[in-house]
Amino acid sequence: VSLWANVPAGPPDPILGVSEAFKADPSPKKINLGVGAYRDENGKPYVLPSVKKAETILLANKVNKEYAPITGEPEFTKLAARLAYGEASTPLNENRIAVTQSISGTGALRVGGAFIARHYPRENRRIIYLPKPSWGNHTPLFRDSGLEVRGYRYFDKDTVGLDFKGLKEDLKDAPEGSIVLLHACAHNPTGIDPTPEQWKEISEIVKEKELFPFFDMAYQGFASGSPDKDAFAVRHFVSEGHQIALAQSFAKNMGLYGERVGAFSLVTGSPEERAKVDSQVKIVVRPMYSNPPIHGARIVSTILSTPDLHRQWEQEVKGMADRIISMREKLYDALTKDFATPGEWGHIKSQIGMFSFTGLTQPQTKALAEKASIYMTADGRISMAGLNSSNVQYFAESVHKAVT
Ligand SMILES: Cc1ncc(COP(=O)(O)O)c(CN[C@@](C)(CC(=O)O)C(=O)O)c1O
Repeated sequence: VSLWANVPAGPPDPILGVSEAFKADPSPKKINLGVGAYRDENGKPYVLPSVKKAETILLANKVNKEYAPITGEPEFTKLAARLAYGEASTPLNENRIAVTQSISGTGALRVGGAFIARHYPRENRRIIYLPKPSWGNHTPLFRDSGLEVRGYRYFDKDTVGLDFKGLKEDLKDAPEGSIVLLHACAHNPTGIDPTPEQWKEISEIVKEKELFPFFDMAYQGFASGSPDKDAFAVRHFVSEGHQIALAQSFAKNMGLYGERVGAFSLVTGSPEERAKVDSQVKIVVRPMYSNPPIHGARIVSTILSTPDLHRQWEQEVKGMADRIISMREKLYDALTKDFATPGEWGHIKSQIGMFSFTGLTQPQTKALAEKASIYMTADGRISMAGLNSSNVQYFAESVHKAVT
């Protein structure tokens, strides 16, 4: 009998599996609202012009194909950290932040999880609290990293808003020293972010309970259109003295999905400590994938180090955010004005970033796929980027039918 005869068939990925079902559907009216990948007004993938310009510069410079260092292209890690922490960041200017390039945001989270599982000082506190709900991949990713995964209340289905009371209670009840994963902006899947005032309260609780804040910032610039505004929570926590961990992704805000560009960083106590942490991050990475892909990192470095390109990119990422925001308004109007669809739909406008948590039930999402060829994740999350002026009416009409 074959070696692998007993390998069981696993379930399709809750997010990426939706795209497979979409691709298999022959209907000309099909709409993919599954994976959070930006689409332009014509429903096409969008390669940012600033990215194309950076690539022509790289080609002209005849860059080679040598290995990158284990922690990646040094210029990239410096510029990625500056984008996240800001020019004025004290630990950054004191050379206390250990940064490694990663295989996009997923790789940053995974290297972070592995490092924490190996070096986090409180042995019995290698517990990570994820918001309920969180990005589907967080749970298997941190479990496979060797951490115990728990949850803190985050979404209130009655108000379709933040369960701030529950969040504070759960963080206060967490064992001292636990790790808490925080979505820096554009929470996935709910699209609901704490307000600046609420972030300040969360920071106080994290300090009081000596929790370890691990930020996942996969959408910097893509949420509000301003990279600085979207980094508020990260920068506030650092200014309050928290030694955060941070996972960054350039998949969405620079459209570099398949180039797999990201960074993982830790705020340490001194340049000497940073050097030691750096050496241990290398020991985690080397046997995992040795060193990261170079092309995407060089695109990001070229953009962030060339003032004109940096400005152009900021306009382009604002353009993507603005199109998403305008689609929220169009969808809200279609549901409420054109179809007077029963239910409260204000959250479609008040939510931020790539996703909208529609409140559609699993049977309703199933019916939309089967009857209307409209694909979204089973929890009712839709990627707003999949909507545009030519399909938003059809989507609203189909939702109206599904809920009445
Ligand atoms: C909160 C969050 N963190 C990290 C990542 C990882 O992205 P990266 O590895 O491509 O940089 C995603 C991507 N989530 C997407 C957009 C895609 C996915 O599921 O992989 C999503 O549809 O939720 C994310 O939403």
